[in-house]
Amino acid sequence: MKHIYFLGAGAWGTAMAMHASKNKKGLPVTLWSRSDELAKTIRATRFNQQYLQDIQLPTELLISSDWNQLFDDCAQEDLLFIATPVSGLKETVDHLLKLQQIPKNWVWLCKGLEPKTSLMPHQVIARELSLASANDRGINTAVLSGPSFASEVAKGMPCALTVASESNELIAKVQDALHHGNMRIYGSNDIVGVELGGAIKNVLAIATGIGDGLGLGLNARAALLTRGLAEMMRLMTAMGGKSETAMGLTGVGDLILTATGDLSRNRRVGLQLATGKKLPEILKDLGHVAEGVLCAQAVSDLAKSKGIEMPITHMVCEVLFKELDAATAVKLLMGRDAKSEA
Ligand SMILES: NC(=O)c1ccc[n+]([C@@H]2O[C@H](COP(=O)([O-])OP(=O)(O)OC[C@H]3O[C@@H](n4cnc5c(N)ncnc54)[C@H](O)[C@@H]3O)[C@@H](O)[C@H]2O)c1
Ligand SMILES: O=P(O)(O)OC[C@H](O)CO
Repeated sequence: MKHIYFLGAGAWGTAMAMHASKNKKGLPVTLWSRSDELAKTIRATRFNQQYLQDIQLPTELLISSDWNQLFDDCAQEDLLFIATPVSGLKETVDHLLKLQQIPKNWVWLCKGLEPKTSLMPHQVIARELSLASANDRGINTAVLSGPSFASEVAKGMPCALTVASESNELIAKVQDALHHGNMRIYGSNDIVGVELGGAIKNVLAIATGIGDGLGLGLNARAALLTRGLAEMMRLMTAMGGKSETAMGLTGVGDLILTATGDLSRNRRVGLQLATGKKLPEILKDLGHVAEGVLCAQAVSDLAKSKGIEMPITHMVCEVLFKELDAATAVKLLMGRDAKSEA
C-alpha cells in the first residue's frame, strides 16, 4: 500500500481522512471532494467549515477535486474509502469503474439501506460490479462502522470501530492504516450484521429523539433502546447476520451513542419532530445527511418482507412520512397487546 484515498468530503470523510493522515507509515492520504469550490477553500484555509466547523486539518492531508487525475499514481494494493452517504454509493462505484486505473481495496463508511430496494451497501456494490461485468476486476470490499461522531474523531478523541470483510487480508490492511493513536479497529466477518446495525440504529435514534423531545423520561428511553435493540437483532439474524454483532460496537455500541448523544443528526431530527416542526424544514436546517430518515422505510419494508415485527421502526415511518403526530405514535406503541419479552 502506497496511498490512502477518501471519496466524499462531508463530516465523516474529512474526519477519517484527518485521522488516516497520521498513519504510522507516513503514507500520503488524499481527501476527494466532488465540489471544486469546497476543495479550493479547504486547501486555502485548512478548514472544512461547511461540514466540520472550526477544526483545523493537518497540513499533510492532500485535498483534490480532480477526478480524472486522482488515481494517476495509484497502485492496485492502495486503500480506497468511500465516505459518501448511501445515496452516493451507486454513482461513486459507477464512476470508479469507468476509470482505467483504480485501487482494488474498497471500504465504505456509510450507514443505511438503499431506498426502494432495501439493499444493504454491500449488495448495492455487488449489483453495480456485476452490472458493469467488473466482478473479475479483483476488487476486495469491506465496511467500516461503529460508534463515532465525526467531530470527536477529528479532534483525536478515543474511538473504537469495526471493519467487516470476507477478506482477512483487507481487514488487516484497514487495521494497518487506521489502528493508531486514539483509534482502535476491530475485525469481523459479519458484513450483514455490521451494515444492518449501522442502518437500524439511525432509525432508533430518531425514535429516541422523539421520546426525549416529548419528555417521556428516562424509563421510557431505556425501554425504547432495549426493545429497539430486540428489533435490530431480529432483522439482523433473519438476514443471516450474527446476534453477537448486535451486542458489539456496530450494534448496541452505536445505538447508545447515536440515540443518546446530542451530536447525532438522527437524534436531532427526532427531537425536532417532537416539537411539531415539519420534516422538510428540519432537514433543510440540518445541513447534513440524516440516514435514518432516508432508510427508515427501507428497513420497515425489509422487515415486512421477512415477516419480522419492528413496531418502533414502523411508528417512526408513520411520523416521518404519514404526518402521524409524535404523541399519538407513543400511545399506539404503548397500547399494543401484552406479549413475551423474547
Ligand atoms: N458524521 C458522522 O459522525 C458519521 C460517522 C460515521 C458514519 N457516518 C456515515 O457516513 C456517511 C456520510 O456522512 P457524513 O457525516 O459525511 O455526511 P455529510 O452530510 O456531512 O456529508 C455528505 C458528503 O457526501 C458528499 N456526497 C453526497 N453524494 C455524493 C456523491 N454521489 N459523490 C461524492 N460525494 C457525495 C456530499 O457532497 C458531502 O460532502 C453517512 O452514511 C453517515 O451515516 C457519519
Ligand atoms: O449524526 P448521526 O446520527 O448520523 O450519527 C453519526 C454516527 O453514525 C454515529 O456513530
